[in-house]
Amino acid sequence: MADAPQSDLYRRAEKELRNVKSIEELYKLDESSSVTRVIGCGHDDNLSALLAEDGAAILRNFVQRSIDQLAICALALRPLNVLPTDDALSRLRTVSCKDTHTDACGLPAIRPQVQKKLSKCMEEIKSSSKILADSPVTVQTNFSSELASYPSDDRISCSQSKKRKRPESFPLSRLRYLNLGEWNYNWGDRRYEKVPHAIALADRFVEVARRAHELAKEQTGEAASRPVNFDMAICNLYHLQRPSDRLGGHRDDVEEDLSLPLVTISLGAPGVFLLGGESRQDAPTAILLRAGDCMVMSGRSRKYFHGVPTVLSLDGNSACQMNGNPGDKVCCVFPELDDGGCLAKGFTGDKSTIPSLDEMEFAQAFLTTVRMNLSIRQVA
Ligand SMILES: O=C(O)CCC(=O)C(=O)O
Ligand SMILES: [Fe+2]
Repeated sequence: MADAPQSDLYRRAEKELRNVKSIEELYKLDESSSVTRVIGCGHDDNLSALLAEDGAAILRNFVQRSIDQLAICALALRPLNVLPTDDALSRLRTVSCKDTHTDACGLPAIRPQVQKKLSKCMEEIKSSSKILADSPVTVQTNFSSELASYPSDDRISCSQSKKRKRPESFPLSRLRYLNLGEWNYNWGDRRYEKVPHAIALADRFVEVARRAHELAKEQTGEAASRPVNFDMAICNLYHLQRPSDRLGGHRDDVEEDLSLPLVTISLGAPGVFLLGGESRQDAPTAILLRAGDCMVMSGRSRKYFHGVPTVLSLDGNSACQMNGNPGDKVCCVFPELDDGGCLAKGFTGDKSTIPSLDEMEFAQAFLTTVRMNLSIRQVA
């Protein structure tokens, strides 16, 4: 079968997309490629409808408010305890407040020239922000699996190997994924492990995933069912500084019930989500996902190959978007926050479930340097 590699259409599209680094290049590819079909460049109605028949729904601008995007990012990062030092925070502030048209809190809108400065400042902060290796195991990250590959302390003293000395901390700039909720997904063994002292998946994430699933059902025609008990989210990070940050084609097929949906929320830089079929031989579709967009995979598409072959440079004037179409169905995730991040007067709920302005300011700068994706599911 001399032409076997040729018929791996997923791989061919993946290879082509790897070199695409901006939305303009994706537009060009859409017009010229005989390999890759693209959704997101303006003429995607037919393809979207076809995907919906397979149970896949694209919810454009689903998390439309930038403050909601910042708060989701902040809440996802919270278990890592990586708030920068006061020094770094004040440096961030001088960059983000300078020539920004500030409202009460100055958060959502960033001008392009400020965004560049902010990203630069954030890259420095990311390299110096430490995530301690021995912090309590409430969330698993790629560092947890990295640590597992180091020899135990005894073996270090035997071999005197300095090179293999267990690191005490890791910089935020190397964080690739974190697993939120009661389960750890072990990428190496492709299985879930129960996390002993886990913090349950934040209610906000459960609610946002349920709402996305409800809206997706309107597109896919999936029958009404009981609410899904979303119990885990894989949070993937793709740093713009490291073009090798991608996610190869895979299927999420080790959850207990594969009839339950996968809900994927994009934040920060835009990325290309490549959705294939049941086999790698099926022609995949490249879907441009921008900050606030959401993909829901259910029905047949739940078992489809998918991945992220490339992340694109930031478009527009912000890592957060407020550019929805009038017909978009959006979800207000933190209704108690106004657009500037201030808590509604008279709010009596639990404040600890809502990120502080400091956390959101950090998230805002962070999102100018990465694509962050939350892939929410029910494991068991
Ligand atoms: O980053 C993405 O958009 C996809 C994530 C994904 O497929 C996964 O976490 O299984
Ligand atoms: Fe996946």
